[in-house]
Amino acid sequence: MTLTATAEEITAPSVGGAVSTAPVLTPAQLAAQLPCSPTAARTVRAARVSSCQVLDGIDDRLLVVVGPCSVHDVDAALTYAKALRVLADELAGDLLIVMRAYFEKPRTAVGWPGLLTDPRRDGSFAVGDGLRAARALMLEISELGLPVGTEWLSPLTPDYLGDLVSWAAIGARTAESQVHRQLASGLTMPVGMKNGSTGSIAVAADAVRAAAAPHGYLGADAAGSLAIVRTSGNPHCHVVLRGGGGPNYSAADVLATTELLRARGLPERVVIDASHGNSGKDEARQAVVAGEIATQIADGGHAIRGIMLESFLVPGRQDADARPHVFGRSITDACLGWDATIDSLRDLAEAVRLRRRS
Ligand SMILES: O=C[C@H](O)[C@H](O)COP(=O)(O)O
Ligand SMILES: C=C(OP(=O)(O)O)C(=O)O
Repeated sequence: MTLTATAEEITAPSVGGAVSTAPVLTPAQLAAQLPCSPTAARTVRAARVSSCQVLDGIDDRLLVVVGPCSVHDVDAALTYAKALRVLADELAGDLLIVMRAYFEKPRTAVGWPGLLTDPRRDGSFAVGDGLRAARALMLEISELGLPVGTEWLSPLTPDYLGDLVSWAAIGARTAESQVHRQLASGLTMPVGMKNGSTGSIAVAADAVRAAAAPHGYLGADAAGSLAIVRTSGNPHCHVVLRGGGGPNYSAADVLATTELLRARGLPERVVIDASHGNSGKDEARQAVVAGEIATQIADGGHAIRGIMLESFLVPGRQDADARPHVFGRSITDACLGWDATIDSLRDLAEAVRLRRRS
């Protein structure tokens, strides 16, 4: 018996590898199919200016990024957008409302990666269709006069959709990533850096500092060719407190965050996400958290420049394959329903009015 295996006897260990690759349209091709209209461009331009002013405290309103956890049904998202547009007009003196339209979902482990990546939700990854659906919806929402906010997950996605996005987030799972910080440094909208998923605010503060600096990196151009991208640095990035290992939306958390930002020479602007680690993804709790944030604002919490809420037409969540499938209910995190959203936004508007007097 020989103890040495022959070449034929050695079987390769199982490792990862690309199973296939397929071409996808370029950013320039998508823009030619769905060009940004003058009306949409006006919405985006105005909202970027106003959100920077709100974040800087020059405009004393509150930035509110509100909408579904994820878009899985564009008809439901558009129905929501039309209702939100009316509420945004009503509250425009106190709130700058941006609709959350998230098409890429970072997952804790595995799960549906979002409409952009797998629009049919069957593992077919028809990314071209997903990009078209996302761009068409962002265009339609912006044409209503309602600005759009999204999370950038793939560093290539802003090349396809960036001109239609008024505010963006880098998520808790990617705020520590060099690639995402470099990406944010070249974006033309304000970017919220989430605290790390275990609750580290230093991760978000470091992300704000990194994104404010110029960078150079390997990326792509509008024609889809690999390119060396050089960026100017984005001075309008800011921390988003989203909890993690417990909530972090209290006045003491906000104070600790502003002290950290001051110590690092960064602008003292704070946005709070009422969902995720701050509410344990419980929609009823999210309404309570939003109310407690409103109280802080009413009491003169000037560092709080914005709030994020996960909201849809119908409260709660359902499984993606739920039958019957409820129109306007989230298939990812549980969302506030529309009626509770109206109540929360009116409370926040009242809090802003009280803050003006403080
Ligand atoms: O906002 C959405 C979710 O919190 C995020 O995508 C992570 O979801 P998961 O923990 O269900 O994967
Ligand atoms: C994934 C999200 O948030 P976070 O990065 O805070 O988990 C989200 O807002 O969809």
